[in-house]
Parts: sequence; C-alpha cells; structure tokens
Amino acid sequence: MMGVKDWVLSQLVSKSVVSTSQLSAGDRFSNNESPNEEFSNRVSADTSRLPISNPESQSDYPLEQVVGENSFESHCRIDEKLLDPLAKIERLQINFLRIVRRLRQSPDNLVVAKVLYRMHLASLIRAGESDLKRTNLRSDRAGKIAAEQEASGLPELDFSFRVLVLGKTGVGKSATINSIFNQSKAITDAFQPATDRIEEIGGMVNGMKISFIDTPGLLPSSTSSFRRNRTILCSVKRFIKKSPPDIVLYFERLDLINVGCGDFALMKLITEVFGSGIWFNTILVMTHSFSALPDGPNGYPLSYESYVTQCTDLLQHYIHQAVSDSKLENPVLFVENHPHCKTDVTGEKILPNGQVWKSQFLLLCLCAKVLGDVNTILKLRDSIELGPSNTTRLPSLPHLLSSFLRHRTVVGPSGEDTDANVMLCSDIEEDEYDQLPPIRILTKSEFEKLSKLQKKEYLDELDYRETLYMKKQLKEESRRRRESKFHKDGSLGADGSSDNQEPAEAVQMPDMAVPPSFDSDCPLHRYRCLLTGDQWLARPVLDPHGWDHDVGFDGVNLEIVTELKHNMVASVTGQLSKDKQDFNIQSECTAVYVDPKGPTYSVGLDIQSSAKNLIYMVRSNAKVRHFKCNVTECGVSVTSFGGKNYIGAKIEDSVSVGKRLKFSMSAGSMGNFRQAAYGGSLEATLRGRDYPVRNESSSVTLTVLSFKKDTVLGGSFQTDFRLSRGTGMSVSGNLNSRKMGQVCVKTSSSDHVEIALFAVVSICRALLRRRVNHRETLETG
Ligand SMILES: Nc1nc2c(ncn2[C@@H]2O[C@H](COP(=O)(O)OP(=O)(O)OP(=O)(O)O)[C@@H](O)[C@H]2O)c(=O)[nH]1
Ligand SMILES: [Mg+2]
Repeated sequence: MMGVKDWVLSQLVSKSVVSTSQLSAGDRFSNNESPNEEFSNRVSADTSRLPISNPESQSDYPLEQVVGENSFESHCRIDEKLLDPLAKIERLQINFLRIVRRLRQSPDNLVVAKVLYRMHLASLIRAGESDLKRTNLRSDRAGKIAAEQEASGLPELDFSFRVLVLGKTGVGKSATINSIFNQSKAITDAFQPATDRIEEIGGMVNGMKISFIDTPGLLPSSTSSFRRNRTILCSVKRFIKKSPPDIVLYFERLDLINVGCGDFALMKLITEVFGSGIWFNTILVMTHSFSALPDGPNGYPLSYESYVTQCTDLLQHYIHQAVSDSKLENPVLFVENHPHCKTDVTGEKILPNGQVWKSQFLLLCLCAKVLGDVNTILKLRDSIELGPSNTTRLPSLPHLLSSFLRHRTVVGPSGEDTDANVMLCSDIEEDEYDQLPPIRILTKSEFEKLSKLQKKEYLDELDYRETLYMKKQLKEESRRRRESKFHKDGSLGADGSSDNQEPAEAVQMPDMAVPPSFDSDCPLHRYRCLLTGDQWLARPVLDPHGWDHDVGFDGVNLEIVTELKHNMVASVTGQLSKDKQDFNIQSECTAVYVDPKGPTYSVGLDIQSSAKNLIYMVRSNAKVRHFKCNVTECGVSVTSFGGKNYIGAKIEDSVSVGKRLKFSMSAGSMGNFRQAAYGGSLEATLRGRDYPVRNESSSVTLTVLSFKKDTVLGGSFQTDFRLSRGTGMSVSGNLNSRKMGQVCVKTSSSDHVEIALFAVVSICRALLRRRVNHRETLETG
C-alpha cells in the first residue's frame, strides 16, 4: 500500500509509463456473468503498466484508472478532435499544470514531476522519429504556457472527471463529498444509513468539474446482509454502465479498520460483481484520520505512521486475496471530515502529520485522470492481467544454446572438481607450510600493544600462513582421496570387500536466518542441519517473500553424491519449492563413469520449471585428456519443452599453458528440422597464484550466436581479485554487436568500512545531479 508520492514513484521505478488495458480484461477472472460489461466500452489507464524495455513484463501492477465515455475525448471540443495526439497531450499537459498551480503545488512537487515525466515518456513511445524533437520541445513549453494562461485566465479551463464512491455505511462517503465541495450537498447521518439511492453530485473545485457518484453504504458483511449488498452493487453496476467513472474510491474508517475481517467478504463481493479490474482503478480512502490511536504491544499508543501502515497493509492484503494477486498496489488517501478538524494558517484541514488532505486528494485524482487520458489519447495498451499468471514464457533457442554451450564442471568419482584437483596435484613443490618457522599467536591485549605497522605485518603473516595452510589441507584431502580409492581398488581386488572405515563425524551446518515473525513456539533447532559423511545434504530454503510469510520455508534444497559402482558416481542437485500458487523445480542429475584408460563419460537429466511448463534436457558428454595440458569434450543433448524437441551438439577444447593460464574454445548448434541456432566461444582464463584456495581469476570471452540469419557477436570480461587482506573486488562487463552491455563492479570489505561511505556519497551526488537537471528542465519549460 502506498502513499501518493510512493505510488507515483513506484510507477517510475517499475520502468513503466502509462498504459492502457480494457477493464473488460477482468473477464479473464472468475466472473461468469459478463463481468465487466459496465467497463467494456471504456479504456482504462494504468499509470505504470506499459513496460518500456520488456513488453511482456508482468511484474508491475500499480494503479489502473478507468477512463469513461465522459473522459478526455468527450470533453474535447470538435476542433480538438482534429488535433493530432501529440497536440492533445500538450493541451492536457497545460491543463494539468494549470490545475497544479491552482492547488498551490509547485511543478517541483515529486508527484507532479513524475506525472509530467510519464506523459513525456508515453509521448516518446508513440511519437514517430520525425516527431521526437517536437515532443521534447512541447513538454518544455507546457509549463510556460500554463503560467501565461493562468495569469490571463484564458482560455477557460476545461477539465472534468467522475468519481465513484464505494464503501460500508457510515464510513464518511457523503461527508467527504461535502468536504471536497465545502458545502453540504449530500445528506449525512451519524446514527443511521443516510444515502438511500445512487446519486450524482457535481460541482466545481479549483476550476475542475468534479462529479461524484454517491452510493448507498454497504452493510457489514454477514449472511443476512449479503443479498442487500449484492443488490446495491448490481444497481451501481447498472448506473455506471452507460457512463463509467474515471476513478473509483473505496472508503474505510481508519479508527475501525481492525474490527473483524468482514472487509474481505465485501471486497470479494465487489470483485465478483465488477470483476478484478475494478481494483486497478481504485484509490483507498481512510476517513476519521484524527481518531485516537490504539495502544501498541508496549502499552503506549502507536505512532500515527505505524498505525496507518498497519491499517493500509491489512486492507491491501484483503484486496490481494480478493483478486488472487499480491502485486497490486493501490494508492491511499487520508481524510478528516470532522468540522472541528485542525487547520493550517490558510484554514485548510490538515492531517495529524500536518499535510493538507484536500489538496492531496484532488492532486491524486487529477494525476490518475490525466494519466488515464494520456492512455486514451495515445492508445496505449498492455497485456497485463491480474491473478496468477497464465502466460508461458518459454526460452528462445539461442538462449537454450548458450546455456548448453556453458562449460560444466565434472564432479569426479570422489566428489571433487577435476580441474581444481588436477591443478593441486600438479603442484609438486614441497609443502611450504611445513617449512615455515613457528609463530606465536598473540593475545588480544598483546596485539593491541603493537604499532600500526607491526599490526599490519602480523596480520599479513597470518593471512599468508592461512593461505598456505588451506593449500596444504586441500592437497592432503586430494591425496587422501586418491589413496583411499587406490586402497579400495586393492582391497576389492583381494577379498572383494572394502575396508571398514570410521564413519565421518557429523558437522553442524551454520544456522539459517529465520523470518522475524517466526513462531516462538516452534523451536529453531527443528531447522538445524547436520552434515554427515554420507554425501547427502538436504536443507530447507528460506523465501521471505514466499506465500507463507510466517514460516517462510517453502522449498527444499537437496544435494546427493554417491558412488554407484566402481569408477561410477551419481550426483543429484536440485531445489524444489511449492506454495499455493506455484511449483518450481530446478534439478540436475548426472552419472559419471571414469574409464581407467582415460576418458570420462557422463549422462544427465536436467529439469527446470518455466511458468507452468517443465523443460527437460537429457545430455551426454565424453571427455578425453590428451597429455596433461589438453582436454577435449564433446556433448549431445535433447531438450524438450512446449511440445517441441531440440537436438543439440557441441565440442569443447581447452589447453592449459603452465598452471595458471587456460584457453578454451567451444562450438555447437541446437535446433530441430526447421530451425537451428549456431554458436561458439573463445575464452582465456588466468588464475590467481593461490587458486583454488583463493578464488582469484581473470577471464576474457568472445562469443558468437547465430539464429535465423541474425548474428550477434559479444565480448565479456570478468575479474575477481583481492585488493588487500579482507577486501575483495569483482569487475565484470559485457558488450555485444547490438550495442547492449553492462558493467558491474562489486567490492566487499571487512576492513574498510569507509568504502560504504563512497557508495553513499556517490548515490547522493547522483540523486542531487538528477534533481538539478530536472529543475533546469522545468525552469526552461
Ligand atoms: N470524526 C469524523 N466523523 C466523520 C468523518 N467522516 C464522516 N464522519 C461522520 O460520520 C457520520 C456518517 O457519515 P456519512 O458521510 O453519512 O457516511 P456514509 O458513508 O455516506 O454513509 P451512508 O450514506 O449510510 O453510506 C456522519 O455523522 C459524519 O459526520 C471523519 O473523517 N471524522
Ligand atoms: Mg452517504
């Protein structure tokens, strides 16, 4: 749930501009009786949901606004109908800025600036190449023209919108309408339902023609009230059929919000009658904002902000349940209608946080209406729908090929990474660690007494020794594995039975972070894991954003490595998660056979879920080591998804120069009888001196992918290194022939906290610069 600022901000963060979707899209949802017939001939506007970069994006569901027949176009005079869309947008922009001035909001106001920005983006999307320059000029000029027109009062402002109000009886719907018009236009009653029929109440506020459709209040949900509520809603539906509203307001009392959970049943009924789409256009309005705040768990009254957040979250939660979608975010407005409500120096009613609520109310309605009109004018549409996603986004063939071409590390029979193992074994130097002179570990107080330079030298020495010690450990581990294998071979050969080894000691895995709302009655140790020597590892997966927020564990992660037969090992790794909506699986099963004569063969099955589909890949690989420095691999695969099968083949070769430099190349193709994608890569990798103990390496890769006569060349680099003890850095970047690319710099430090300050300073500078730029843009306008 969001405040006005957050709402518009989130619209921008979600990379969307303004988008349109028919509210009749609601008939995709559980509504049999032609759910949105009222809305069927209107175009609705979502203030955010037009994805710029990814038209298929389904991740954002902000406010959607209904634009009715009385919307922009019907207000336009005949000559306006002749204007081209960009001219209409300019006119709308000018009107918007004129009203903003009347509401005494500066164009610098965040909400206003964002709406202008979104209008500009939307125009850019629709503008043809030749119109691009014009679009920029127009958005700059609008502010100036608005100021001139306001000064002269000409032409007369022509702006209107219609608002539908819904909510339980006595929540203050009619009182709010009266407050907005500053007159007693609707009947209110403190003791009994006051509005007994649907009534349209119109008036002028700040030069805008506003018309409210006041409706009889719904009764608190119960079996006896269900029928009456349904009748009211159906009659509202009939009323707005011919002339749908621009905005819907759902009212609730801030002071009574936590009493019972009847709201959910009401929201469900509203969804049933109007369709889920109605919530796209709904602003939540909380009346009685000056009521006494309830006590918090510590016995003191809650702060206004935290109480408001709690209430709005609850309401938003009910809406999510009603529409079966947790991504929708409705804007929220706070209202206080009491005649003795506190006022500011200008006599405007204010909220406990000092905000003038009426101007916020009008501003948000204005923004929603304007963005809706932009959608109508530019005919922006989107394909976003509420509820669980039904669309299947299947991976493309080039995408499948590039993941097939990626090198897979082969896990050998003793569970180790063969590449790293080879590197360790080739390290024939004597163990340097054993030759080191003994060192005395200092106590904390002794360490404190050292000078700065001595401290540094001492820590560097420890670090050096730690590296050597880890190297030695890894080598010993690898030697032990080889010996036990050799031993096993020998003993099997002699008496057919392997030696009885002491079972490895169980090691406790580090504790997992548990959600803050974790039930204190459930002991934490339930989720503790022991790592035993039996090569099984199963861990629950914590997903704090999962369906079950209280427990947060929706999945399980499994890793198994087991020796099936002599020289044959099988491994399964995977993660499974299941909640009420989704089932996800990512798994890799591989069986590896190491031929004593040299080659290694592997077969495997990968299963991966993609939306509601599963992608299967059966693969097989053969690997031969020629001499010590050259490894050749070839692989085939069959991938099956969406009822189609693709066959893939690849060849890989890698040559090591010395211990640290490695060149690899791969080439392959994937496709079926009708189409195929081809690709390949060349890679050079330089490993750090202490690999694999310290994961330092640099690599440069060139790739080429060709599909349907379209070839994309790409280059990338990745380097991971240690700047100093305790400070690591990773820099990566890529660029392709379509001029798309990215650079990523990551650093982590346990020593230099000041690095975080750099980040804070750079972010602040970037924000300030944007603000200055924006102000300049508006000033020139
Ligand atoms: N203190 C306070 N009282 C309010 C507020 N809003 C409404 N009221 C009072 O609540 C009572 C009911 O308000 P109405 O506007 O009639 O409520 P309604 O939602 O229109 O009710 P129906 O017409 O029955 O659907 C009136 O006495 C209002 O004065 C508010 O924000 N603060
Ligand atoms: Mg009323």
